[in-house]
Amino acid sequence: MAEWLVFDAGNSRLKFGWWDGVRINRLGAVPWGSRWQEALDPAVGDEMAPGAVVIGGVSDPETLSVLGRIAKDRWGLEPLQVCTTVHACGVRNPYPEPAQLGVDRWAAVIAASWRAREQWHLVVDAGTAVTVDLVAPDGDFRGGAIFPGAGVLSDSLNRRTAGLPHLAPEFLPVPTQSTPDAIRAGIAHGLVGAILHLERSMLEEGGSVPCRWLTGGDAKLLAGHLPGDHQHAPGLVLEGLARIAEEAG
Ligand SMILES: Nc1ncnc2c1ncn2[C@@H]1O[C@H](COP(=O)(O)OP(=O)(O)O)[C@@H](O)[C@H]1O
Ligand SMILES: CC(C)(COP(=O)(O)O)[C@@H](O)C(=O)NCCC(=O)O
Ligand SMILES: [K+]
Repeated sequence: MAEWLVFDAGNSRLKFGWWDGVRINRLGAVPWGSRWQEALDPAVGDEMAPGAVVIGGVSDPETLSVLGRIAKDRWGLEPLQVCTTVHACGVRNPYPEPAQLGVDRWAAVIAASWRAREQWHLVVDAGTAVTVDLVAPDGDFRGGAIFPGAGVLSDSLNRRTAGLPHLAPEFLPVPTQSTPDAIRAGIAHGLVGAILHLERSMLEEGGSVPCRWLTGGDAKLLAGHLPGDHQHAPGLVLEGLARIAEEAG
């Protein structure tokens, strides 16, 4: 099959990868901003024409429609737009208002469930927001939790205080003895603490030892500080979007 070009339009970055029917290959990302469209061309490359273009995302509708137009102009393809539904790929959406669930979360839990239908799964996506989601065997998605990601935490400290600087997270030893180190370490250790607490709390609901998946732009930052059984799966959302699009035919 001609590989499909799959886009995940997040709140911070436009991620993409090439779906060959089994896995996502050649992942890339461009940060949003005034020059994202110019950056997209060289990032995606022109070595091959996609068999289809799949778009899913939580960014604003205007951006999603611009991306759709690019797909049509560049590859002459009407993109397959993926939205959250009540059921897809054998997974049930527990939200009373199904469309309220972020399509990135929906796609990630579908990809996780597909990888091992008989297992429990915990899916951590560390992006602009961090999400932790629980899936029981046979696609019984139980829902999850949302909290601010590293960049949002630092932004809000900087904006809501009398001048704490905007800093990147860093796993410094705690306690720390300076403001910058207190912020860097507080965000890094705070994210891990929140993730571990949420996972522990969700597993109280039951579930033998789950598969733990870690994806998102901050996955690499966190990976070495979460228990070793978190499997880094950078293309998990893209994989789920591709599977949903395949099922929709
Ligand atoms: N090259 C990068 N550009 C921007 N953010 C990055 C990059 N690498 C890692 N990150 C981190 O990834 C986070 C965004 O993760 P991502 O999964 O792309 O977000 P989203 O899905 O919300 O768009 C940012 O908060 C930042 O900390
Ligand atoms: C929680 C999210 C903001 C995460 O998006 P991201 O950080 O990956 O850009 C996104 O999944 C979303 O907008 N969800 C809608 C609300 C919900 O899922 O309940
Ligand atoms: K995401």
